[in-house]
Amino acid sequence: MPTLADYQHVARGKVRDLYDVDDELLLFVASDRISAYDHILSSEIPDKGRVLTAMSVFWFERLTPNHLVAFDDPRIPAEVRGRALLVRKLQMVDVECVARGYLTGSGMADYQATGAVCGIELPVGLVEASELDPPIFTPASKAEIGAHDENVSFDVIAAKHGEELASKLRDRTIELYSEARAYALTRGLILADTKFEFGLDASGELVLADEVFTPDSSRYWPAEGYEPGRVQPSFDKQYVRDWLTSDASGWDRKSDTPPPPLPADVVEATRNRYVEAYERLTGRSFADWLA
Ligand SMILES: CCOC(=O)Cn1cc(-c2ncnc(N)c2C#N)cn1
Repeated sequence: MPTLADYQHVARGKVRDLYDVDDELLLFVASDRISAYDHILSSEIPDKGRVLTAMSVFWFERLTPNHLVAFDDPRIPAEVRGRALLVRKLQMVDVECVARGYLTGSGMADYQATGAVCGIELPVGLVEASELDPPIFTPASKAEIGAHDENVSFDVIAAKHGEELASKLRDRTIELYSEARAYALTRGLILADTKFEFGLDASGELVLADEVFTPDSSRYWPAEGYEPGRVQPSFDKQYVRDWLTSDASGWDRKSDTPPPPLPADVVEATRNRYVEAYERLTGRSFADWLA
């Protein structure tokens, strides 16, 4: 059984890492780190990496073609088993493929400033968390760690990647999101938006890569209590956000100081929310996921 040290560390994200396994394969590792307010917190959430990996696997089983090769495999080191995926190497398309079914975050900010998002004119009178039906494709160019991705128009993507590939990215992004949004609603969860990454395989086919419909790549809101006109609570991160912005933390979000460690009860409640999201979404018990 190999250890992580046997594999070259080729990419580092805020909360996940990528290792080179061989000519064909990469190891995609999800950590227990959590970020909030653009800071990677010093406190980890036990099992977060395993829950999010189990969620990606649930969706990869349903959405093909994708890059997943294996999740229970002797080439996966024991120390990351259950929170690591063996994936096939692709020629990644350098576009953050975002689908939005609700107006929030940078989409809402762009709408308030211009009445449009990524060049897509929206109806007047929309408010925070307004539903967008049909959902919209709002691509972004990936930013360096610490900066925000920059929303760009479809035409910018088409200019860079060609009309045909840009159209495929848009159509696949909207198709996958629409299917998952409808399914999530039947489980009492609003999938407000999501971010995909795609790659091309040797035959030039577009393949779904990265993580899929996790609470790190997507915004999940509880369906009950949904009400446009205010910022909706994040299904998984709200306890962390509320504590960090409460007097109890002693932290000033506007300062450049790093957030303080989370109290044990906030860590525990957050872990439980990740497990609850997984179990509600999949109908499976997290206790049955790879230990
Ligand atoms: C860890 C932080 O960075 C990323 O995961 C983004 N990224 C993905 C790749 C990639 N490259 C080739 N083939 C793939 N299947 C993938 C995937 N997924 C590279 N960076």
